[in-house]
Amino acid sequence: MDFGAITKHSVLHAKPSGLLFQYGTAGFRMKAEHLDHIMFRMGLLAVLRSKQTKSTIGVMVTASHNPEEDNGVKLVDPLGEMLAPSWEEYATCLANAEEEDMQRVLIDISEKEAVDLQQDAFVVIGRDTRPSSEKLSQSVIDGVTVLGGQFHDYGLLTTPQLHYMVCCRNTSGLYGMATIEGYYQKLSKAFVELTKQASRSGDEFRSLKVDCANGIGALKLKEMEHYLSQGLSVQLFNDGTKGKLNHLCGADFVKSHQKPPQGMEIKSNERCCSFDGDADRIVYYYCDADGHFHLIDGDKIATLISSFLKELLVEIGENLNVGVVQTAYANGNSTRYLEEVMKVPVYCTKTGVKHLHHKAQEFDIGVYFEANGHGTALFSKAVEDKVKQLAGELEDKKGKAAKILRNIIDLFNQVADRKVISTTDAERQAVTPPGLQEAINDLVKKYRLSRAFVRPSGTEDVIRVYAEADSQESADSLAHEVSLAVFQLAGGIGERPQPGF
Ligand SMILES: CC(=O)N[C@H]1[C@@H](OP(=O)(O)O)O[C@H](CO)[C@@H](O)[C@@H]1O
Ligand SMILES: [Mg+2]
Repeated sequence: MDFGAITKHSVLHAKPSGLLFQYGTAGFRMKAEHLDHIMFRMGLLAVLRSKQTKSTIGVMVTASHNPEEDNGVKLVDPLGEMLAPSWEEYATCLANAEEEDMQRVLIDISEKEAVDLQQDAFVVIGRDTRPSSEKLSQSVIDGVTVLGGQFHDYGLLTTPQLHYMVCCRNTSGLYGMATIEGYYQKLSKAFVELTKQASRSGDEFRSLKVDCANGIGALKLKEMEHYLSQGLSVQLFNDGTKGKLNHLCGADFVKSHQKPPQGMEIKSNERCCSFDGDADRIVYYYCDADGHFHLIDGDKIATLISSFLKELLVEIGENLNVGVVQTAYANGNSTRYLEEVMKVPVYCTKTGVKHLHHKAQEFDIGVYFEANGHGTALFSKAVEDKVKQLAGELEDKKGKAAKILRNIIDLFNQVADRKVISTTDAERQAVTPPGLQEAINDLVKKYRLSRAFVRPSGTEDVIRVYAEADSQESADSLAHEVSLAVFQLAGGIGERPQPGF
């Protein structure tokens, strides 16, 4: 390591004083103006991780669903999964190091992880459409180059696309071609074939309205549109030409407000969906003939996917172990339905795709979704090989089911992401401050079929309150009462929480 050069460049990316930084649920996130030094340092860290794993590492510059003024960065490990937890700690350490300690921290990481500094390093970089993203990704590149790493800057990409690129590069193209063209071809081929195989009468012309959250999803879907045209016609809304990123639109808005985004008119029974700011979440919805809004969120998507997969497996005659992974935010009814009706084992992990992904890898087929629309289905290598073999061997109905399953495997982009209040039991119980969990338990008893929990957000400076009950009014009222308990017992600042939001 050329410490002279590192110091020379590092002072150009000075750390603001008086702030603490933490690698959270999905990397670092905060106001874009505080992030320059973190980007530079994540460039350095990505090089060390690349040398250690002898693989390509990804760096994505985005703050996903956060407001346009924020930005963030997440590192992507060799198979497209989220950064390993021990390295998240190094990332936090490096982000908080004072200038004079940088050398020590870098040596420390290299020694602890036995990084061979002579090894070549390669880093791929992607970014979303935020105004601050281009400059911040240049700071990442500065960090990569000063440590002697090579890089490929893909420029504007969705988060799933960057994960895909990393996985392709580390599997010598086995997963697909590491180009944007390769991505569109692989996914659209599987999708178009699948729509032909699974078509039903009355379903000849599929169309979908897509709310792109005024983000990167719009640019990339425009590029992909014609690859899909044989199976689907898409109409884009909130494509970034006028509105502000994630403002009154996007998956997070639709999920948390349970209503359609602004800027999209919905006629009854039209199929609609929303992405978030980096297009790694999707939620579907429609309005029925009476104008009632229906959301197909991550819980419902997981249920539909796992039912469909189970039907196919029965058809093929294969008995595989299928599991569903959710978080505490999953609606209690979806968990009950999966366990009691579908007879699928359901597991609950902490919030954040990395936790769900990790658990889902334990099954032959692991389906995981956060209620907000992050998720995928993972197929073990053995299952993938077996399905490919059966699709070639079986005939008639069995053969058809195996071929459908083969396309599903290709369609799911499987390279997913791997303070005062502290929690336990997959974040469903608050441990501190004292008395908070007891207060929540007492409030929950007042409402039928209710659940509530609180946890500190890992992406925004807020405490998230979750409540469910047998009616919207009860859920709103429970949420308000729990917010008041948090405000009192966890040292709330500013105005007391008001009912509704
Ligand atoms: C309740 C909720 O939606 N939390 C989101 C949000 O995390 P928080 O730690 O809750 O801020 O952002 C994460 C990254 O996008 C996403 O994985 C997660 O599901
Ligand atoms: Mg996102």
